[in-house]
Amino acid sequence: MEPTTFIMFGATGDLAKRKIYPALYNLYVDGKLPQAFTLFGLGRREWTDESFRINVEQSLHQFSRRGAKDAESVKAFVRAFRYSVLDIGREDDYRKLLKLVEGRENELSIPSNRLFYLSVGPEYFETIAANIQASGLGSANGWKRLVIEKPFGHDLRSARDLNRKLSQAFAEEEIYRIDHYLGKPVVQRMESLQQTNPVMQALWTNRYISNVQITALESVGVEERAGYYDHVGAVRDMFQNHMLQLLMMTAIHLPHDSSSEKVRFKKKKVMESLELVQKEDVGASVIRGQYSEGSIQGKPVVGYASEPGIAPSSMNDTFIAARLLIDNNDWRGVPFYIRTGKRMKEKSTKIVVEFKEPVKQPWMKIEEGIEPNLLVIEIGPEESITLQINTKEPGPNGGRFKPIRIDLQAGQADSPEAYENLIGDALNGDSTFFAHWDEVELSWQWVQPILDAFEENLVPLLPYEAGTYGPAASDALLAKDGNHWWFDAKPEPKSEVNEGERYAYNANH
Ligand SMILES: NC(=O)C1=CN([C@@H]2O[C@H](COP(=O)(O)OP(=O)(O)OC[C@H]3O[C@@H](n4cnc5c(N)ncnc54)[C@H](OP(=O)(O)O)[C@@H]3O)[C@@H](O)[C@H]2O)C=CC1
Ligand SMILES: O=C1O[C@H](COP(=O)(O)O)[C@@H](O)[C@H](O)[C@H]1O
Repeated sequence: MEPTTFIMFGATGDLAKRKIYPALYNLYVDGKLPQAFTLFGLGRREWTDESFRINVEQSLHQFSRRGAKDAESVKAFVRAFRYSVLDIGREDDYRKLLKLVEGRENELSIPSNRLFYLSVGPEYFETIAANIQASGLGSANGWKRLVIEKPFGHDLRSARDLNRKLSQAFAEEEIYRIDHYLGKPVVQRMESLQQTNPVMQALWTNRYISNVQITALESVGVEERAGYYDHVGAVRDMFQNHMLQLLMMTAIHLPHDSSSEKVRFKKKKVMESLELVQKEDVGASVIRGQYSEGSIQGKPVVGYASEPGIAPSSMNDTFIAARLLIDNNDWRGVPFYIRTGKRMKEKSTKIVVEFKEPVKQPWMKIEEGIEPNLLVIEIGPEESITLQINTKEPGPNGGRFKPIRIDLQAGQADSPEAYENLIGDALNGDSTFFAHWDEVELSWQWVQPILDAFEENLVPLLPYEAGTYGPAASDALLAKDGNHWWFDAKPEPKSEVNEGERYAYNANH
């Protein structure tokens, strides 16, 4: 791996401590960091190299999945860490930093390959990019990369504006826009699931698929992020980025030799085929909700409007469900249902691909226990890919039908975390699992009428009790098509014999 200088804005912040240092440490332990690697941490706090290293060590003890048990490897790892006080708005600080960086590169006799990681609020992205360029930090005799955290814009206009400003300092191929859902191990495995299995490729069309359900439920509420969350809501926080990325990853058809360019090109094509919804029609295919008081795992919790830092009159959405259609030959007629929300019954992120019902034979009755085939991609907190198929129990006269689930990826324990995958990819210059500007722009374009409709209150804000699966309207959205959300832990109305069985089955998944 090429020698790299990692320049970390926001080195004293929460994300760095919880995600970035543990990810770098795990890469180090796995031998996936460059031999010549230096990290310059930046912030306004008057830390020294020593106090910075102590903070990093603490974060490893607290947050590394490996637990940082091996004191020697931790010491060796943090030796690569330096700290420099820098105020984002002060050009002079960048020039000082340049001297330090050049000094280190000369000491190690390495090219100036510089990775700038922006783990700071989005209001700083433009200023940092401009100052990197103005100070000469970006004019290197090696490569330069900009890794940038979400959110990328607040709406279509601000995202375009931000992109225009960033592109004055960095070319598109130098910008790595993080969407941590793309770093999740199961999401990354979706690519190979399709590529290496002709069976999957063959089935991946509207001929066999009835509908696709993409769900990201969280049991937590707004937590300590009221100031941020109340301005973005579920639509900007999760839907515009993570959920639409999952939709793209599900809907693409990948060639065998898929390069980063091809994957991103295919994703762009999916977004271009997504049927746009007019502002006035949003209410027909989008449900918005806000949690009211309720209980999560037996503990009472307050409603959103009573959370600390939230105005009692807040009209912010904490839940969104939507029905989307992709107008291309592969997916025409297949609804993609997406939902995400806070203070839901459980934490669960999954994609369920429901296949069309088998051709009914006169001797088959649905009461006999035949269920649709389902491909279930569990992204978190558990990770699995399973295929539900129907089997017949042995017994007199042929027994009963029963769905079973086949594990398609046994033996994938101890997966790396999303940030390990993504930072490793950025160090390697692999942008496959980062959001290209085209995808980001098209996502904002699709979401903009929803933002406008919410802003103008054209869509009702439905209360839902904390600890449930959201407003009943979210179930009705699917029921209109004769569908239902799979695996919500509640009984489905079925024949008496199967009802108990289905409930037990659902509750287990
Ligand atoms: N925390 C999380 O779980 C997640 C965060 N993100 C994104 O990551 C980014 C960082 O978030 P997070 O770590 O939580 O934020 P924090 O508020 O914890 O940290 C902000 C960082 O920015 C630095 N900073 C702020 N102002 C300046 C300035 N004028 N000059 C220099 N440094 C400055 C702070 O350093 P100092 O105080 O020393 O100046 C601090 O290191 C945001 O874009 C956020 O949206 C994305 C996903 C999850
Ligand atoms: O980006 C975000 O994601 C988290 C959920 O991530 P997950 O990996 O735990 O599924 C969400 O809580 C947060 O509000 C949002 O900003």
